[in-house]
Order: sequence, then structure tokens, then C-alpha cells
Amino acid sequence: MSGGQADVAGARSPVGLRELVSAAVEAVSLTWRSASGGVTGYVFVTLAGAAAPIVTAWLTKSVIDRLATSEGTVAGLALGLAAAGLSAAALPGTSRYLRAQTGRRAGAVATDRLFAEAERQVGLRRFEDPVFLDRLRLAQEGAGTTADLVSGLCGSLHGILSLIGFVGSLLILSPVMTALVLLAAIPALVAELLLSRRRAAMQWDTERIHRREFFYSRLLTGVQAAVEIRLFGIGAFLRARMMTERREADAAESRMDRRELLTQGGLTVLSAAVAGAGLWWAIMAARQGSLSVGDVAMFVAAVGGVQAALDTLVSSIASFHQQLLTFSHYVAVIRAEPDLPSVSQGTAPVLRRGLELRDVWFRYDDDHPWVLRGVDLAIPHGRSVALVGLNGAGKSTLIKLLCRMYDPTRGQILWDGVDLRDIPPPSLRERISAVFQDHMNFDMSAAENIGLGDLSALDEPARIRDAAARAGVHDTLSGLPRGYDTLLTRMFFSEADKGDPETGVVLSGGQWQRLALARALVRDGRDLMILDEPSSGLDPEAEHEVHTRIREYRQGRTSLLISHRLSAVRDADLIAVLHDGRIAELGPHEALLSANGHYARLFRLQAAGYQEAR
Ligand SMILES: Nc1ncnc2c1ncn2[C@@H]1O[C@H](COP(=O)(O)OP(=O)(O)OP(=O)(O)O)[C@@H](O)[C@H]1O
Repeated sequence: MSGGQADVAGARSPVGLRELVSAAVEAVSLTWRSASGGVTGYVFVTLAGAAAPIVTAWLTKSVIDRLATSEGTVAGLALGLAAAGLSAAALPGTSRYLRAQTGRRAGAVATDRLFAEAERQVGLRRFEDPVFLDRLRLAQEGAGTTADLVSGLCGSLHGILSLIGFVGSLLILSPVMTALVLLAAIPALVAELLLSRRRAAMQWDTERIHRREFFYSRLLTGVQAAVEIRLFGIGAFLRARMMTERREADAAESRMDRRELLTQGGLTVLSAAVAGAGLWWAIMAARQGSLSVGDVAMFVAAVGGVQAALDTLVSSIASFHQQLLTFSHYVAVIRAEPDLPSVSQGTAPVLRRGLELRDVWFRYDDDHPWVLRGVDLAIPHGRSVALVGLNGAGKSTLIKLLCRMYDPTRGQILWDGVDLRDIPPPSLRERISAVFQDHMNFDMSAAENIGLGDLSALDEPARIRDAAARAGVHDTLSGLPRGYDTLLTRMFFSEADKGDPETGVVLSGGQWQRLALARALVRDGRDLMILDEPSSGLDPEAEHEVHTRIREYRQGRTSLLISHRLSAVRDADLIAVLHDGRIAELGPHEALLSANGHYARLFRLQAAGYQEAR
């Protein structure tokens, strides 16, 4: 496992204070950078929102006292009260609007950054690591909560300001009562923090359950598995599995909700008891004449205000804490070390001598068996090399190592004498074109499916048509309802198809394979062409045609072809047989036949199959 793995694998360890502070700083700076105007407005509205009830309480007290003593005018105070009421009514809506705007902007910036950072993982290891995948999902959730974090902070600010205002007011009337109300808030704060920590842990634990549930739901609703699900009658079976996952997650969430309900219920009773006792004391004091009627009104407002402020404060801190825990996954992903140590300077040299694998050993993980056990192989420049071997021999693995999706566990791969580890991966990949065995079928238009092989070709229809023609798929594509612009999916419509949703088409497996070949061919002029089973799904005629073209293409070019169809590899300059993790045989077709080894046996076996059929 590469060195950078540890930070992600340690995801179960509790998030420490340092990580929380660092996540908070990241959230605030990200939100500020993406929507400074919205944040400023939001803070201003928050401050005004905190001041309004305090001003209202003092104005009310003064009005009541003046009415009770018939001293002074109340018109100014009444106007003030009306203004305070008006702003109290207008502020929540404004605040919601600013929050939503800020949220959208910050969320978009955070999501873009998250995906850019995920792309920085140049190899495949992270995407095969379930811990990283769980973290990535939570990070996506975290990316959407940046503004919630800022609003949590503002909520806390609101709570603190209201608290200061009301505590000050309450202190004037009763220091004892003030202390009592404040003390009652301490258990609430501690309980809420513990609850939010527990909720974050529960969220982490249920993440893999949700991922499995999502996997089943996608199977059940996607077209890819639909035929087998129906034919084998496994829909109910898969649905039951999906629902089991769902129920497990629901049960964990319900347990958490019950715990919250009980804790918060207990805390509410405590607050109500303190408020009741305070009110009783205030009424008694007013009876004895030590408090005025206005004082009682002020007292009631202050106790309510302090409790509401404490409530806001406690729940803001708790939700801020919980969001911070989720956001810490975002921070962990964007700061994760790249899965492969890679240099950023330099470029891959133009291939003149060729590639060389020197004593390459590889296994997918420390506890996996060795796939390659000391492969020595030279792919000379300008020569076509074929790689053959039984299923699971490690042919595709070797190709992934050549493209540097992984690094060899031991040994070296040299590109014109330079270790692949000393070449920036994007520069290396710039020089390679490939058709992969498990190629992608993009739910996009035909032209895009080809043009993705070289983005500069997207604006050059002639290049796309030429590649399609060389892959033998031009006639098929030009016969589609919208030609090359036809969407190769029934999943969604293109803008142009809005009025005619019938134009999306589904290609056959062999047609898709030709398209993958066209995608590789549009990437002209690269130093190395990799062809991993480029014709396995083609009919015999098409296979013959494609191989004839590939043979022409490979003439004088550096290429590596993998195929189980040995008739297709016999023309290669060199054929390498991968067996038991090593290159067991190497040479041209005739030489390998004479050597009477694995290759000769496989070739004769396959040839005999065709002979028998005559
Ligand atoms: N991502 C992976 N993680 C763990 N093991 C893997 C992974 N990919 C492949 N393997 C294992 O590595 C071995 C070699 O697989 P590979 O796909 O390279 O074989 P192959 O020669 O291309 O086979 P085929 O002819 O069937 O395509 C197999 O035992 C396979 O189970």
C-alpha cells in the first residue's frame, strides 16, 4: 500500500480538536472566498436579529411602566416597538435568502474542488479502497454543508449576543435567577455535543450500508442488469437484500433519534422548571412591591430570552459540531496524499528505444497473491508485441502498470530508459493510446464517444469520421437518426432531442467495441498503442476486418496487443507468453511453434477447434 494511504485508512479514529479547528477554518475561508457579499449580509442580519428581541423587551418594559405610572409619553416608544417588530418580521426571510444564496455558491466551489482533488489521485488504489469510497461520499455531503457551517457559526454568534443582552437585563433584576438559568444550560450543552458526536459516528457506520443499498437500487433500476434480473427472476431477491440494508440503516438512525428525543425532552423539562420557578419568584416580588409591573414583564421576557438564546446557542454549537465532523471528511479528501508518489516536473521523452519491464513483481495488496513474479520484457520502439496467456495470468494488470495506474511492488518499468515513476503521469498518458478490455460506453453522443479519445477532435468532425471509418463503424454511425450527434443512450435526451425523445439509440456490444477502437484511433500520433482484447465481441467478418486494419496500423508503430484469438497475434513481431507471473516464452510465431511450449499447445488447440468444424 502506498504511503499516502494511512491518512485515509485511519478514518475510524475519532476526529480530534485540531482536525475540527482546521475543518472550521477551511469552511469559513472557502465560504468567504466564494460568497463574501452574502456572508457579510448574513452576519449583519444575524446581529440585527439578535438585537431586535432585546430592544423589544426594554421598550415593552418602559411602555408598561409609563402606562402604570402615567408618567411621560409613550408615542416614541410605541414607534420604536413597531420598528423592532417590523424588523423582527422581515429578518428571518432575508436571512433564509442570504443563507441559501451563500450555500449555493460555496457548495458549488467546494464540490468542484472536491472532484478536482479526487482527480489528483492518479492511480486506481483509492477507488478500490472501501474506506476511501465511504469517505468520498461523506465528503460530497460535507461539500454541500459549507454554508451550513457558516450559518451554524452565525447562529452561535446570534445566541451569544442575545444571551449577553438578556443576561445583562436579567442580572439587573435577579443575579440568583441569572446564575440558575445559566447553570441549567450546562448539561444541555454537554448533552448536545455528545449527541452530535454520536450522530457523526452513526453516520460513518451507516455509510457503507447506504453504499450497498445504493448498489442494489442501481442494479434494480438500471438497464444494464435488467435482462439478467428478469431472466433469472432475481428481482425480489435483490430487493430483499436492498431492504435488509435499508432496515439496518433505519434501525441505527431510529436508535439515535430516540436517544436525542429523550435527552432533549429531559432538558426541556429542566428549562421549563427553571422558568416556572423564576416566574413564581417575580410575581411574589411584585406583590411585595420590590418589582414593578414593567419589571415583571421584563423578567418574563428575559428568562424566555435567555433560555431561547441558550437553546439557539446549544443547538447551533451542536449542529456546527456535527457538520464539522462531516466536513472533516471533505477536508481529509482534499488534503489526502496522492495514491502514487509522482513528480510534477518534466515530460515523457519521445519514445525512440522502447519500453522495458525489469524484474517486475506486483500484487494488488500485501495480503493478495503475487500476480507478476519477475517479469522481464522489452517492447522495442516501432515493433508490435503481442501478450498472450491464460485467464487471470496478469495481462491486463501488466497493462495497468504500463499506464501507471499502479506502481510495481518491486522492479522497474522504463520508458526509453526513464523510470515511469520519474515521469508525471499525465505526461506519460499523453503518449499512450489504448482500447481496454472493459472499455467505457459513455452515455453521450456518438461523436463525443469518439472525441473523448482526444478532446481536440471534438471540434473536428473529419477526424472523428476518419477514426470511425478506420474502426469500421462509420456506416453504422452515419445511419443513426441524427448521425454522429445521436445520443447513444436512452437514459436522457439531448437539448436537440427535447421535442423528439425517440432519437436516443442503443448500440450492440460489438458496435460499442468498434467505437472504443475509434476512440483509441482518434488519438493519433501517440508513441504506444495498447490493444486489450479489441475484437472479442466482434463477428468473424468484423473481427477479420478490424484485425486487418489494426495490423496495418501497427506496422512500424510501437504497440502491445492482448488477444486470446491467437490467429490475430501471429503476425506480431514478438509474442510474449505470460505464465506463472513471468514471461515464459518470447519470440515470433514460427519460433514459438517450433519451441513446442505453451504457445504452440494453445495455438494448436485453437486451430484444431476450427479444423474440426470443417
Ligand atoms: N483490482 C484488483 N484487485 C485485486 N485483484 C485483482 C484486481 N484486478 C485483477 N486482480 C487479480 O489479478 C489477477 C490477474 O488479473 P488480470 O485481469 O490481469 O488477468 P488477465 O490475464 O488479463 O485475465 P483475462 O485473460 O481473463 O482477461 C487475477 O487473479 C485477478 O483476480
